[in-house]
Amino acid sequence: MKQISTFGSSSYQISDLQLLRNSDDDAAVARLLAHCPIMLLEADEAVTESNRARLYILLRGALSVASDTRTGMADGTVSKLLPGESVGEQSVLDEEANLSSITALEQSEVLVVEADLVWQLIDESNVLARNLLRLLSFRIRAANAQLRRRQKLGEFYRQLSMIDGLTGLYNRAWLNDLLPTMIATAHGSNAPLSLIMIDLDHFKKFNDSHGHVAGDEALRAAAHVLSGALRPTDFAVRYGGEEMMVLLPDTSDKVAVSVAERLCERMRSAQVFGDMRLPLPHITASFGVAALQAQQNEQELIATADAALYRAKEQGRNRVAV
Ligand SMILES: Nc1nc2c(ncn2[C@@H]2O[C@H](COP(=O)(O)OP(=O)(O)OP(=O)(O)O)[C@@H](O)[C@H]2O)c(=O)[nH]1
Repeated sequence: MKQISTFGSSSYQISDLQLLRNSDDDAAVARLLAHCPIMLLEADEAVTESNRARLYILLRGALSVASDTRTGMADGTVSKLLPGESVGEQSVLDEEANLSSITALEQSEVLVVEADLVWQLIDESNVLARNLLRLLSFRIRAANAQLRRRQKLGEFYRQLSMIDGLTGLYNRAWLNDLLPTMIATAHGSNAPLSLIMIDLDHFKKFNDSHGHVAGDEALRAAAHVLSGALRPTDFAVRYGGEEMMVLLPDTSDKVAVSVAERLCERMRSAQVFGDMRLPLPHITASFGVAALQAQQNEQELIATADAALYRAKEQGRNRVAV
């Protein structure tokens, strides 16, 4: 980056500088800028000392401005600066280091205005203060919009990470996140909460006989039975392997048993399709039902449902136990 002239000895006009456009007295502003250096940057050359609190106004060419490269907080945002536009205003105003890294995209000419001169210009010319306010408010709006987009994207990925890829049911991470809250809500409002633990029967044999791919298909069919038979306020979770769980807020154990009976019946008649869409033998599942008791926490509730499931297996599978 080398100095090729000053603003006063160049042919550039105040009207070429966006921040100073529409000034009442261009001549006075030009006088103040007269000694400011104009630097030449070759393509790919970076602005040296760009962290200093200075205003850089692009006169010719194009610059790339990458955000926060020095703090390790770079978020990959790179903007392109075109002639007339500037960078560094914020660091001049808050007297903090400029955290953007500035590189020429092609041969470019840049006017460098030191911070104290920018303050002098603000004192002398209302137009700079007005244009600066407008520019900063535009940037704040753009930054807010970007933040909102990122928050939405973050929420999308958070939700995605809570869904089981094979079955589309909620996964264990979701359960760990939500069950304690659901239990606290139920305790707090004295409302019932029931949980059904579900395990496919002889699933190892199913896999061994028909293959793992058909086994996956069976898991999907089982998940479809659950999600298709529940109210919108109920939740179906893949607890792990071939174990699933249904959470029924505001539901007593009596009603939960009838829901489990319905699910058991539907599971029995669900179709599982294998290769060439040929139907495979039906699957069955065992169901353990538990209702939240006073003072019970999530581990205790799950353990109670697990014990009931164990009884359903013991009693011959393909059934509901409490
Ligand atoms: N295809 C497939 N199989 C799975 C998946 N997760 C777990 N399994 C299988 O599920 C089977 C569970 O077997 P076991 O725990 O022995 O139980 P089971 O054969 O169902 O017997 P019971 O529960 O006593 O009726 C194992 O063979 C696992 O490999 C999966 O994502 N896909």
